[in-house]
Amino acid sequence: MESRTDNRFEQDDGWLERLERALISGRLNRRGFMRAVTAAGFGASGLTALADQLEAIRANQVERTKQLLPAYDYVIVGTGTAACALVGRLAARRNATILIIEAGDWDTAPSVMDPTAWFTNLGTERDWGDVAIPSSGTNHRAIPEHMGRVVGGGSSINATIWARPFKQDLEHWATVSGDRSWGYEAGLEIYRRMENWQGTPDARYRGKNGPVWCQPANNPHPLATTLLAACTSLGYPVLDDLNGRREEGHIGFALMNQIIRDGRRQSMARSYLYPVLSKPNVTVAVQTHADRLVLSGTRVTGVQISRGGVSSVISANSEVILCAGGINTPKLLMLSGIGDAAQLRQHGIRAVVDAKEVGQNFQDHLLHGGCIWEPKEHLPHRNSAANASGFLKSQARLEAPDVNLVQIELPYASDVIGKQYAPPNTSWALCAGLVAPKSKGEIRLRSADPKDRPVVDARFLSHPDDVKALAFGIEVARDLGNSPAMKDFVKREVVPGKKLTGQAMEDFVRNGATTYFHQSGTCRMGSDAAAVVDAKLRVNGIQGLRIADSSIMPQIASVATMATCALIGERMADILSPAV
Ligand SMILES: Cc1cc2nc3c(=O)[nH]c(=O)nc-3n(C[C@H](O)[C@H](O)[C@H](O)COP(=O)(O)OP(=O)(O)OC[C@H]3O[C@@H](n4cnc5c(N)ncnc54)[C@H](O)[C@@H]3O)c2cc1C
Repeated sequence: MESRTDNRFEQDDGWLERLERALISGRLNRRGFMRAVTAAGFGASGLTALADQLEAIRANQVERTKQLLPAYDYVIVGTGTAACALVGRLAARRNATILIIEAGDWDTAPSVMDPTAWFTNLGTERDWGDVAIPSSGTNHRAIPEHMGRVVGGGSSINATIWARPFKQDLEHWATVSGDRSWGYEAGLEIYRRMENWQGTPDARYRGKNGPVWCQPANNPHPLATTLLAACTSLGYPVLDDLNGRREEGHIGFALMNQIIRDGRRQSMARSYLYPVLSKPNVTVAVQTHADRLVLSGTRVTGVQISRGGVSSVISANSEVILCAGGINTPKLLMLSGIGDAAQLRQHGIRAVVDAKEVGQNFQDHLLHGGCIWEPKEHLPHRNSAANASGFLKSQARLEAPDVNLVQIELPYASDVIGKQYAPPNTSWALCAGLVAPKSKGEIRLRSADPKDRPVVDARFLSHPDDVKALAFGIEVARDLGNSPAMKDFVKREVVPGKKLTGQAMEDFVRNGATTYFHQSGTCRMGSDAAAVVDAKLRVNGIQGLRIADSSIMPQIASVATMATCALIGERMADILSPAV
């Protein structure tokens, strides 16, 4: 996708996105697009290339989706982070036909392309809108579990942070899968290939020629740079890059990497999928819901879909690949008879394979909302409102950090904390995050109806060590926020406002718990018989079915999960097409 060439686009209030949407949906043709651009007084250079690309995509996709074929070589469910990386590579196999099924719509809404507005997508049609059921760990609060429902999946509505997994994460995956291709050095090679890194070149860790644009937070908020000065003043390491060497288990703070280019989100859809959408072998069916898998014995032969109120079956000549994410992938398996037989029976579903771990091992990172300060003077947030961050170990003996501190240039508070302290809306937060949770939950079917959302039983903070790790993070956040280096940005500490200990701290942790929306682990990869997928991402006990998304993580990576899911998509492409 071409970048903006005219800085008036900075004030266009979604104008370009609206035109893009009209062009892609066929409501406007290329000539109309160019006429609108010229009439609005914008220079046509750059936009001509954009119009050509979008027109080629529109023409191809309109043609391919007029009537879907009865069969494709690969049927992929979901256009999320991992799927985009997979299809971006797989499409190079010109003789392989690929259908990608997406329940949501195209990604051209202004709130998708504008990274400063990412949170305005939550609760809209671009969000599945799940909520984890109340549990004692969060003082019986129900915690929202937002997830992208749009082309690009989470990468189209997320906070744009590009954080690569720790060496220890990937080494653990290599051990439990019995396959070194999941290990750190293999992962590094893939990241070097996929990145178009805009920061200081680093031949070992960073790539420059790949499809994924990532940059250190551009023109960061002075709060972010001052936080880094505060870290130095208290003796915490400040790193040049929050990826790279940090991945080898180091603690430290830095400006974050973001997938923002010229002020626009470069989602995984824009990075990987758009460049192949004008190819004749790639079809994207939006507003199409995968209801269940179609099986012949233990072989998956296709997918039953609902499209425009009509149900039909699309066959897969080669394989079906589920990329529907950490909640929807196990749901689809269970609806199709792949899951715990006793549980399925309760919903009248006959088990094809008694796969007891489908939906188990649910993990997500917790973000505490939060420690909050009122500033002397308000400055609007920049980029995705989160520009500086750091990783810490709550205990010195840990091999890799388990705590992540995130500065948020908004008064980020949980429901309870927000009510209790009512922070002024000019405030900023320094939030403690739990990135190596020990608590595990599960996803269960609510019914056998594909339209029903499943039960998300997250059981957050059910392990006492998770409470301790967050309490440690909160103490460090308060030390930093109240340090002399931050004084220009602090009129007063609003939340919690004083040192907390014992039960008061525990309640603060539990009442403040929200998530980062990194649902993972529900179809874990492993070499043991109980694992849901093997190292080649094949579903155990089933033929013709693989999974490539956040659900395959045996243990959630200890960082925000988009970059890890992109790695999973790339690995899937390597497995299917080693030479491409
Ligand atoms: C609000 C928010 C903020 C986040 N912030 C960050 C961040 O800043 N950095 C970061 O690294 N990570 C972030 N994440 C997490 C990250 O985006 C996800 O971990 C990642 O996108 C998951 O990738 P995935 O491939 O597993 O699936 P997803 O990206 O979730 O994609 C799954 C796709 O499948 C589609 N789908 C599901 N079920 C069906 C069905 N039955 N039929 C048809 N289509 C279906 C969905 O609509 C979706 O498009 C955030 C997530 C959210 C929701």
